[in-house]
Parts: sequence; structure tokens; C-alpha cells
Amino acid sequence: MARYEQVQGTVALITLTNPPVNALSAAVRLGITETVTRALRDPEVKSMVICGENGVFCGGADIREFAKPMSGPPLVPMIAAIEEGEKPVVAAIEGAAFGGGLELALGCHYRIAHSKARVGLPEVTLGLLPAAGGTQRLPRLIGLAPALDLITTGRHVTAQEALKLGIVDQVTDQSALDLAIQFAQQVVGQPLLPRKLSTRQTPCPPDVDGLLEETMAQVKQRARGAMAPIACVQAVRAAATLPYQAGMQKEQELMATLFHSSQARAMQYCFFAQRAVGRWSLSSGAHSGNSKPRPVSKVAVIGLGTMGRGITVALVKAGMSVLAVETNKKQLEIGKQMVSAMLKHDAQKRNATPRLDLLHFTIDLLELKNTDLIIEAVFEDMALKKQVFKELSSVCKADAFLCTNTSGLDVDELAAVTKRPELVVGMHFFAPAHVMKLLEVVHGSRSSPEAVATAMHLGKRLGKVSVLVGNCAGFVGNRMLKPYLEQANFLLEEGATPELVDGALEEFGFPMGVFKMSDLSGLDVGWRIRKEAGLTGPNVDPRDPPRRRQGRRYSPLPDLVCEQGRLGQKNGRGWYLYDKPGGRVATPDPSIHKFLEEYRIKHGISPRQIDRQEVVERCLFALINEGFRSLDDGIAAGPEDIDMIYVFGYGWPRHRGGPMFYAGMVGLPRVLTRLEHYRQAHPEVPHLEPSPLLRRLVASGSPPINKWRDFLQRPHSQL
Ligand SMILES: CCCCCCCCCCCCC/C=C/C(=O)SCCNC(=O)CCNC(=O)[C@H](O)C(C)(C)COP(=O)(O)OP(=O)(O)OC[C@H]1O[C@@H](n2cnc3c(N)ncnc32)[C@H](O)[C@@H]1OP(=O)(O)O
Repeated sequence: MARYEQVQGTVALITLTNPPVNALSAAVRLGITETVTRALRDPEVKSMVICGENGVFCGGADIREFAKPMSGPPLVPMIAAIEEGEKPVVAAIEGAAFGGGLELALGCHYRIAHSKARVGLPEVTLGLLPAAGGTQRLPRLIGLAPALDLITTGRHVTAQEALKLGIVDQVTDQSALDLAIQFAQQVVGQPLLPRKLSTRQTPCPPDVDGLLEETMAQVKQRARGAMAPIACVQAVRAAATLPYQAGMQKEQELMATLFHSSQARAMQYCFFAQRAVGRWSLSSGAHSGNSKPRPVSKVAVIGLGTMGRGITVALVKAGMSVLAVETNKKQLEIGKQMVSAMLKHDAQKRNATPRLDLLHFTIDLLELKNTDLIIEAVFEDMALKKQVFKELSSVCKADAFLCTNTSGLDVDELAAVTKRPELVVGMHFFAPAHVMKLLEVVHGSRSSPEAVATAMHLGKRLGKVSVLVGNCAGFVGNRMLKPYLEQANFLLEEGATPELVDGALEEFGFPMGVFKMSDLSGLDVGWRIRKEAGLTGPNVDPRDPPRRRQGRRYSPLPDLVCEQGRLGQKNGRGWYLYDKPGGRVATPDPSIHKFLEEYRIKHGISPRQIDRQEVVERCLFALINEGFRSLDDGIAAGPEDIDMIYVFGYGWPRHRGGPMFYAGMVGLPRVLTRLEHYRQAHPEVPHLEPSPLLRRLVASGSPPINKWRDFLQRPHSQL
């Protein structure tokens, strides 16, 4: 897995050959070890170049091997042998040098990169640290502060930034390999010791302790319970405070604590799940491998509210020409100004020029006649959306795709009003649409494989993680959110406060708890939906008692809060008080506590002590239970799809892998037992009734997550 050639007479060229990314599998490590030894021993060879086949230097250690017993030569001594050798070694970096790949390059004495290459140490995103010397060599090369930044965030840098930071020695627009071979000949005879990073001191600012403390505080805040970023700071601290060998020892010790942790397993699962959800399939036999997307060059967005603006920005940022449509000139002008401002702000952050030239605005639907794909993003109202789809169906060219950004309405009902139901799909973006990585692509019962493939492909162009889901109320994400929100409200009735519930969920790892999230989204959004559903307002069945609706327990608390004019962050008052309307600083509100006390008295509820464990179990197990139902109904194709929806769309902490992975980690029998316990305590809450799939899995000995599909009642039935 490493090819050996002698080029230009004296240069040994070692090529890593493990497609697609030349990961450092046991065979590759063996190949490198053997070829480097051969080159060091061969008196004709004066220098070496290491490169990767097919335009990729190396994607790092082979992540699939982490779950297996280790075999083959370890990375640390392999890299040490390269550095310690007395012949100069040059890394020719094309494509990517990530993780162990960059660590290998840091063991070389020189690094030449192609201008399109990217480098980085992303191990932290896999729940690990760069434990092949990366935490010790990188700080010695580029200094403490930039190394802390790269290692604790795992961010990738371009070749240009790598050159500025001093990670690479030269960048070329031509062949990095040709330049590296030339370079390798030129440096023969030059002193090698200064090029061996392990012999250097880490460049540090005067107040090392201050920098490390400040970084640790920031990292802890960002980590939301993840261990790896903290271990990364500790390892880099060693590079600044200990001799190299002691630092390496520290790096290994810290890695040993992470390597077999559940967090590392969860994050590595996420790595593969993110890629797996791109490989979709339908019960018809169509799949991502046999369904081609149609090229899309002209896109239109209908409606320039919050979602429409975000979608427009996302499309323009991906280099696509967009026609943005509003109903009247005033709304169009507001939308235009806001979209332009968003694009300028974004470009400023990236030191780039905003592509305002790609934007076109109109109030005339006839201008859509040449558009390839239209994304409707009007108000969440079925009658309005139907009217828009009818009009689109008559003005757009016959083969244009019609997509809806509904967050949960029936895609089939919309498709039915058009003359081309096979070209209708859901594209459910998440707010803010230009930032959030998730896209639920909703397959209606008549959507064609080509329409699905085109929407999935467009999502990829926008840099989204696109997940194909079936058509049902709320699709996957919002359907599962319903029981979660419901449990949170019940907990308030029973004695909790918004801060207690949010505190428990934030401690679990969510960026914000359910009540802060509701305040951010606007409490009136759900209020309007509940009114339309006849759960509150004038359409409530007069025979329903105050805390029961449609035959089951109902909490009117969120409705009552809205009736008090508390709409969330937007008007400065919701479940919390805010510093100002639109403000983000939430403080607990004594008047909410008083309101809850009065409510309990009015309804004869004796408040009880609720602990954080109950909050987590009731909210999350109810959500997970609905996840099992979505799987069994065929609305979600597999547990990975649900997990990626929650990690990328709902802030589920990545180090807990997603709700379904988490259920597996907790243990399916325990999830089942606790659901049964809560169902017994709350017989009027059907969402707590354990799903048949969960019962079947437990009865079958709780198989691992990658076997769950074998137990589905209707695999892919809705997809
Ligand atoms: C008692 C305890 C003892 C503890 C001791 C432990 C010792 C052992 C540890 C040794 C020290 C290790 C230190 C180093 C660690 C690492 O290097 S971890 C890996 C770090 N690298 C990464 O995170 C990079 C991951 N890859 C990417 O970012 C991208 O793949 C890419 C390289 C940028 C290419 O992108 P793209 O072209 O878009 O292709 P993809 O679709 O992403 O990938 C193509 C397929 O390749 C698979 N793949 C990619 N990288 C890896 C990898 N590193 N290992 C295995 N497989 C990889 C990817 O999954 C794709 O395949 P499919 O999933 O089948 O589609």
C-alpha cells in the first residue's frame, strides 16, 4: 500500500496507495515503514518524497480500524523514524493532509503544498486528539496560540493559510509533486537538525499560563460536555511546558482515556452516518446509484420571509443564480435589502466579494417561465401554499421541479393541485437556512426518483447534509419534537420550572433547552398551529376539560403564556425575561414562577420535586420512542437518518451520536423499562407507550444499531 520508485537518480518517491483518501491503514503503515527503511539504507538515495495517489496526500488514520484490535506498525515510531533519519524527506501535499496525514507530513523535514490543498487536525471532531505527535510537533512549528486554535477546533486551513502559519514551506499552482522532487534534490547536504520539529522549543507568548487558562475556559464552554477538546488543550499545554518526550507521553496518556470512550464511538459513528445518509434508496428500487439528478442552473425562491431570505442567501453563496419572488413591491424591496445585507455581511466575514450579481427580484410570476427549480417558502398555511402551487404549475415550464419548504404540511396534498405531481418534493430547510447544515428532502407518494435525486444533489451543492424522509405530519424532525415539547410542558405542570428543564437539557449537551429554544423561535408560531388544530382558541370542543384535548392529556400552559402577550425573544418576554425586545440574554422570570404556582393551585396539582434525570428521561425517551415509530412506519429509512437530522438540525450533541445511537448506548432494555415506568405513572399520555419496534428489538436481545433495519415492519414503505 505504499509504492516505491527511484526518480531523478537519487530521490526515493514513496506513494501512499489506499483509495479513496489514502487512509493510514495497517497495510499502508507497513508499506511506509518498509519503504522508508529501504530508502534510508540505499546509498544511492540521497533524499525522499512522500505523496499520495490520485491527488490526495492522506485523509489520516483509518477510522474504520479504530473499532478493531490494533495491528500493523504503530504511527508514532513510524513517523519518528522518518524524522530521525539522516536523509531529507519532503511531503508533497495535494488534496488533503488531515489528521495522521498531517502528522506524517510534520514528521517530514519539508512540506510543499498545492494551492488547492487543505490541511488540518480534525481528530477532535472524532472524539480524539492528534496522538501521532500532532499535539507536540504542530505547536513547535507554528507557536502555541495558532496550534491551540487548530487542534481544539479541528478546522481545516487552505494552503495559503497554512503557508502564512508556517505549516508548509511552499505553495504551488503547478504540480506539488514535481516541485517536491526538485526541492528534495536541492536540500541534500543542508543541516537537517533544525528541520526536526521534535528538537524545537514551542514559540510561546510571555503569559503562557494566561493563554492556556483563557483557552481552556473558552473550550469548556464550547465543548458542551465533550471531553476531547479539553484533552487537546491539556496535550498542547504539555508541548509548551514539557520536553518533547514527556509531551509525547502525555499525549499518549490523554489519547488512552479518549480512545475507547463512548464519546469517541459516538462521533466516529456520526462521521460514517453523515456519509451514509447521502446513499438513499426507495422501495421502488430507485436509489442514489441509479437515479441521476437533472442539472439545475436557474432557481427561484417564492417568498422572502425569514426562510426565503436564508434559502436565497444559501443558493447565492453556492454560486447559483436566483430569482427571488414576492407578492408586492414593498415586500420585495424589504426582502431585497435584507438579502443584500446578509450577503454583504457574510462576504465581509470571509474577506470576499458578495455575489449580488447572481440575484434577481420580481413580483411577476411570469418571469419564472425559464426556471429549472422553484422553492416555495411562503407562510406555513396549506390554502396559501396550494394556491401558489396551482399558479406555479401553470406558469413554470413543464419539466420544472416544484419544491416546498414546508416544515410539516402534506407534500402529497400540494402535489395533487399541480399537473406534475412527480416533480414535486419537499425541501425542508432549517432556520437560519444559510447557516444550518440540515435539509430534509421529503419524498411524496408520487415524487419521481429524478426529483428526489435533484433535490438531494442541490442540497449537497449548498453544503447541506441532505436526508431523505417520508411524508407525514412534521416529517421526521418535527414529528419527534412534538412528544419532547409535550413532556417539557407536563413537567412544568408537575412542579418544574423552565430553568430546571432547560438546565438539565443543556447539561446533557443541547446548546439551549426547550424553553429557550421556544422563546427564540417565537411562541406564537406553535400557538397558531394549535389554534388551527382546534387544541386552543374558539374551535376547542366545549366538552373537553381544560387539560384534555382529543381524548388525551394536554397542557394549555404555552397557550396561556401567549395570551399574556409573551411571545418570546421578539418582544422580550416569553418563558424568560430578556434584556430587550429581540435581546438574547435570558433571565428567569419570577412572574412566570408565580403564574405556574397559581396554575397548579387552580387545577389542584400538588407540585413535586423533579430531578434532572427525570427531565432528561421523559423528554428524550419520549422523543426517541417517536423515532422508533418513524422507523417502523418507514418515514425514516434508518437510525442514521434520524441521528443526522437531530445532530445537524436540532443541536443534539454530536458526542452523544444522535437520539437513536444514544438509545443504544443507554441500552434498549433500560429505555424500554423507563418508558414503561413513565407510561404507568401517566397513563393518559400515549406518546409514552413504548413503540412496538423498541419492544421487538429488546425481545430480540437488543441488536447493535447497524442491525435495526432487519427488524422494521415496513422498511422504506413511505420513502
Ligand atoms: C488503550 C488505549 C490505547 C490507545 C492508543 C490508540 C492508538 C491508535 C491511534 C493512533 C493515533 C491516531 C492519530 C490520528 C488520528 C486520525 O488521523 S483520525 C482521522 C482524521 N482524519 C479525518 O478526520 C479526515 C476524514 N476524512 C475527510 O474529512 C474526508 O473524507 C476527506 C479526506 C476530506 C475527503 O472528502 P471527500 O472527497 O468528500 O470524500 P468522503 O466522502 O468524505 O470520503 C470518501 C470515503 O472515504 C472514507 N474515509 C474518509 N476518510 C477516512 C479515514 N480517515 N478513515 C477511513 N475512511 C475514511 C469515507 O468514509 C468515504 O467512504 P464511505 O463512507 O464508504 O462513503
